[in-house]
Amino acid sequence: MDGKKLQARGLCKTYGKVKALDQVDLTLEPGHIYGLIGRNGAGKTTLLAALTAQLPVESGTVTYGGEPVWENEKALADLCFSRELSGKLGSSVNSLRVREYLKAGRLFYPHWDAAYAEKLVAQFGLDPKKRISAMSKGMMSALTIVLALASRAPITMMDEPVAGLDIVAREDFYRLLLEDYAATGRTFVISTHILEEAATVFERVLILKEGRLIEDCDTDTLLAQFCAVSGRDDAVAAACEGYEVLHTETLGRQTMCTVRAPAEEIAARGLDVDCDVLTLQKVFVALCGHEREGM
Ligand SMILES: Nc1ncnc2c1ncn2[C@@H]1O[C@H](COP(=O)(O)OP(=O)(O)OP(=O)(O)O)[C@@H](O)[C@H]1O
Repeated sequence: MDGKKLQARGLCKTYGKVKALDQVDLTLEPGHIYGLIGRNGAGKTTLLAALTAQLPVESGTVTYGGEPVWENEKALADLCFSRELSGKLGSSVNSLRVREYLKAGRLFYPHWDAAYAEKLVAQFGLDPKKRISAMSKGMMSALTIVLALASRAPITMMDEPVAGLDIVAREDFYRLLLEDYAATGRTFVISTHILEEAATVFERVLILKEGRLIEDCDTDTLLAQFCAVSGRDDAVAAACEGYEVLHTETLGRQTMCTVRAPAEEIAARGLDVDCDVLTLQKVFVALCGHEREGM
């Protein structure tokens, strides 16, 4: 799919004293699957809403193919933001039935694929007559996935699509996503807290921390920048010298450091330490879960 870029420049959004978005610059290139990760309250939902013109921001711009997206019907026709459903009282969509929710999708998204929506509803075992308020968390997640995939929008954003899904349903979702992606080359942005199986699906990772975009990187390139170094404390200190140490754990004279350095560079120092590459989950915890430390 020949697509257009979605670009954000200098996005800022505050709620009272909270900076939900702080000078976010971002370019979504067509034909990629992006993972959006960040701790609770980091600004993920706010960013997805701002990128799809569903939320006004104080400053900054979002453009699609060079045109501002705000109140731009043509641009918005290509952008889907499938929000999380909570079942909370007072939410206007909760009284809708599955088929009514998807009918709204058909009205809203001009690329809507009704046959695909029907197929997905059956695949996820959803009852078209069931009200959202009576659905389990997993069923709600499945419905947001159906909306997102069937929208066929060239840029499709999903907020926590796997939150309520068990491992089998999560694997089904990622398989469906990759099938659709292989067939269409659409761009997806997927926010999630569950990183294990997602890491192999995301081609690029966006990490938000307290409203700032701290990483925007090809997944493999990001992972290659970090390693865990363990061994005797003096050897570990020498191996890590000059690199940014993100976290240290010490037990007696044994130390384990998470360090921003390629494993082969540490290994090339020839010291008596073990050096292991990190999973995306470990990199995320190192960047967002601990206070930075100097060494
Ligand atoms: N309507 C609102 N009114 C006041 N504060 C808000 C509102 N929406 C978001 N916030 C605040 O903005 C910050 C970012 O919220 P956001 O929902 O974007 O984070 P998130 O990364 O999606 O979090 P989570 O992973 O917990 O869903 C949080 O501090 C949140 O409390």
